[in-house]
Amino acid sequence: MGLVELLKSHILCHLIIGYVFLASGLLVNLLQLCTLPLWWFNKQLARTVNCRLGYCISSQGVALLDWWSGTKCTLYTDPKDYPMYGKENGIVVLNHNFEVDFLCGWSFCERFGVLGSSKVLVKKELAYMPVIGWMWYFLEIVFCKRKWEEDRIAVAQSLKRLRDYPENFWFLLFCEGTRFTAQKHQISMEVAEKKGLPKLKHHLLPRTKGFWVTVQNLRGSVVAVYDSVLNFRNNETPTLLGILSGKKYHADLYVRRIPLESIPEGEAECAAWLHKLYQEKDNFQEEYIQTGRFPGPIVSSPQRPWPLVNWLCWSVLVLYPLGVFLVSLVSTGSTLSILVSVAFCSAASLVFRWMIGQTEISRGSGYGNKGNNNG
Ligand SMILES: CC/C=C\C/C=C\C/C=C\C/C=C\C/C=C\C/C=C\CCC(=O)SCCNC(=O)CCNC(=O)[C@H](O)C(C)(C)COP(=O)(O)OP(=O)(O)OC[C@H]1O[C@@H](n2cnc3c(N)ncnc32)[C@H](O)[C@@H]1OP(=O)(O)O
Ligand SMILES: CCCCCCCC/C=C\CCCCCCCC(=O)OC[C@@H](O)COP(=O)(O)O
Repeated sequence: MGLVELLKSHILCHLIIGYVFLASGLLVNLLQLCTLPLWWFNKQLARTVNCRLGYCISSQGVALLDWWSGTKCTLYTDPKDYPMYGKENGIVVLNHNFEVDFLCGWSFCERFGVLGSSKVLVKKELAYMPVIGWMWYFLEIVFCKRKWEEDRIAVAQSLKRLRDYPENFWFLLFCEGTRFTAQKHQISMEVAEKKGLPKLKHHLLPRTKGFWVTVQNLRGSVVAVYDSVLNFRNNETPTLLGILSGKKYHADLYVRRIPLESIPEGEAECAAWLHKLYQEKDNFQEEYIQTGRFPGPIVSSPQRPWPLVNWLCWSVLVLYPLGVFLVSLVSTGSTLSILVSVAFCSAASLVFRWMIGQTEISRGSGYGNKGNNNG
């Protein structure tokens, strides 16, 4: 292990990264809170400002993935569709097998200039997470309880609000509703069998209602569905802790652009269309596993320097006062103030570790584990 690798895996580096993320993130949350009065005077301006502020947070995740760990993300897609990416609104339908799929998603959003405005149908539990969950509130992210009776009106209303969004956005949908585990897969395939649907090997059976309600409510404002399949080379299953420790991975993403007008409007027809899509996604995964690549050509989607620039700026901004504080604490601080500071830092590290824990599949919810919808 070289010196740089050793340094990247050192806990002190992780604590500094965690501190920069939490301190800058809470500052951004505070700035977002300050934009509240603007919503009454100029809603579109408030939304644009919040996209820029959100970018300050999510691009730190991209900096961590692309620049710190050096993970590579390769895009397989039709070159004819490439110019449209980032220039129109799209619904992204992605498999949900990996703990860092959201980071890879963010990395692609960043490359196409839609990171600040990206949207997702996300479980309500994540709304309470400091920094990210609070940022999402101001970005009008759509939250769901994964209980259709309670979600159907709230989700539709949140989606309708996005129709006049001033920035191009991608709306991410993990139609499987939860991360893939062997147990959840087995149960969902029992459901598939009962419903007379073909079995899937690499995906859980998709939940169709969220997709249908999204297509229904965003029709006219969203132009296409981006059917996306993510996988990692060498059978790797990356973790956020691995990335934080500077481990380099290689992600491959296959994207197919499907015009929205080709998706049926009726609920049953739309559900059948989604089930067929997942059978095709399953075939793409199988092809990747057999051959190590997705169909179609690789298209270069270069990284931009902005996540790194943003990260460095925030680091200087929040590390400088910390340094000044620590020097004065060591030189003039009482034992009590030193103890209070140590306790505060320990609490902040625990919060950061808890946030990382939210990405771990082994700590995931029980949703989809029982052939019913219990979380
Ligand atoms: C060019 C580059 C292109 C792309 C780049 C890629 C990506 C970048 C894009 C954007 C990035 C943006 C942000 C990323 C950042 C962070 C995101 C991180 C993670 C958060 C994600 C989540 O939180 S996932 C969880 C929440 N989301 C969902 O659940 C969505 C899917 N779910 C639904 O749609 C559901 O229908 C629902 C949530 C709306 C309602 O839930 P409910 O449970 O009530 O569902 P249903 O009513 O559908 O369930 C009952 C039906 O399901 C059948 N059933 C029962 N048991 C099972 C089972 N085990 N498996 C499958 N099906 C089951 C049951 O029989 C019912 O069937 P019906 O026929 O009656 O429908
Ligand atoms: C420079 C520092 C950069 C720090 C980088 C960001 C680190 C932030 C730490 C944590 C981010 C947490 C983001 C949570 C979003 C992902 C969570 C997730 O993937 O949810 C799973 C959900 O779909 C389904 O849940 P279940 O499988 O049912 O359970």
